[in-house]
Amino acid sequence: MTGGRVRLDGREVLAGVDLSVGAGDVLALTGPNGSGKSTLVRALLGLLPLSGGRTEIYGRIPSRFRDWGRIGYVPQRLPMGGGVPATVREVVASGRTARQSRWRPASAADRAAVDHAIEAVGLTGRARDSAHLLSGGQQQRVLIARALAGEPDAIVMDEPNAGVDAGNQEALARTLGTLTGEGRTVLLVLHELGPLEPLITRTVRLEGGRIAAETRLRTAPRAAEQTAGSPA
Ligand SMILES: Nc1ncnc2c1ncn2[C@@H]1O[C@H](COP(=O)(O)OP(=O)(O)OP(=O)(O)O)[C@@H](O)[C@H]1O
Repeated sequence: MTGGRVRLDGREVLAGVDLSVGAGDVLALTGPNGSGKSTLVRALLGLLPLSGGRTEIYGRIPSRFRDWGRIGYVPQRLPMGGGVPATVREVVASGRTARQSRWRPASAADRAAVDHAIEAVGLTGRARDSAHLLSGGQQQRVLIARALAGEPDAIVMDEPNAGVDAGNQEALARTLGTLTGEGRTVLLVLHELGPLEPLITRTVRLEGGRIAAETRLRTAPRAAEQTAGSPA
C-alpha cells in the first residue's frame, strides 16, 4: 500500500499509510482501539475502497487480482452462526472453493486439504459437530482451518487471540509456527504479541490511522532461507 487513505462516514480512518508486506514476513499490526487496524487489513485486501493512494496484492490492484486462493483471510468476528447450521467440516471445506474448479466436485486432494486443515487446528474429533455449538476459541480455530484449507501463500488474521483462552492461544502459536516454518506470509492484527511473539518478524503500530512505529524483530524465515541459499 502506498499513501493509502480510507474515509468512513466522512471521517478519514486511514490517513496515508505506506506498508509493504514481504514474502515470509510475519507482521503484527498493533495499536490502540479505533486506530484503524481492521480498516487497514480490509483495505489491503480490497474489501474497502481507498479514497486515496494505491494498494496491490501480488502486483495487481485488488479489483484485477484473481488468485484469491493465495490469500487466507480470518475475519475478526464470526460470519457463521445464526443461519443454517453447518458442520465444522462444511465450514472448513468452504475455504477450499477458491482452489476448486467451479464445475467439478471435491477431489481427493480437496478432501485431504480439508482434513489436514482441521487436524492443524486440533479439531479432528469435532469435524461432524455443528460449528455454531463450539466455544468462541474453537470457532476461531474453525475459521483458521477454513483459511488454511485453501493452502494459501499468505494468511491474514484479525485479532485471532481476542477472547481466546491461554491454551487456545498456545495452540494457535503452534499452528502458526508450522505455517511460518513453511515460509508462508502472515499478517496479524494483535493487541499483544503474547505467545506469538517468537514468530513475529515485524511489528507495525498504527495510531490515528497512521503508522506511528515500525520494528523489525528478526529476519523473515523465507528471506533467511533465500540468503543462505544464494551463491556467495
Ligand atoms: N463502517 C464504519 N463507518 C464509520 N466509521 C467506522 C466504520 N468502521 C470503523 N469505523 C471507525 O474507524 C475507526 C477505526 O476502526 P477500526 O475497526 O479499523 O480500528 P481498530 O484499530 O481495528 O480497532 P479495534 O482494536 O477496536 O478493533 C474507529 O474509530 C471506528 O469507529
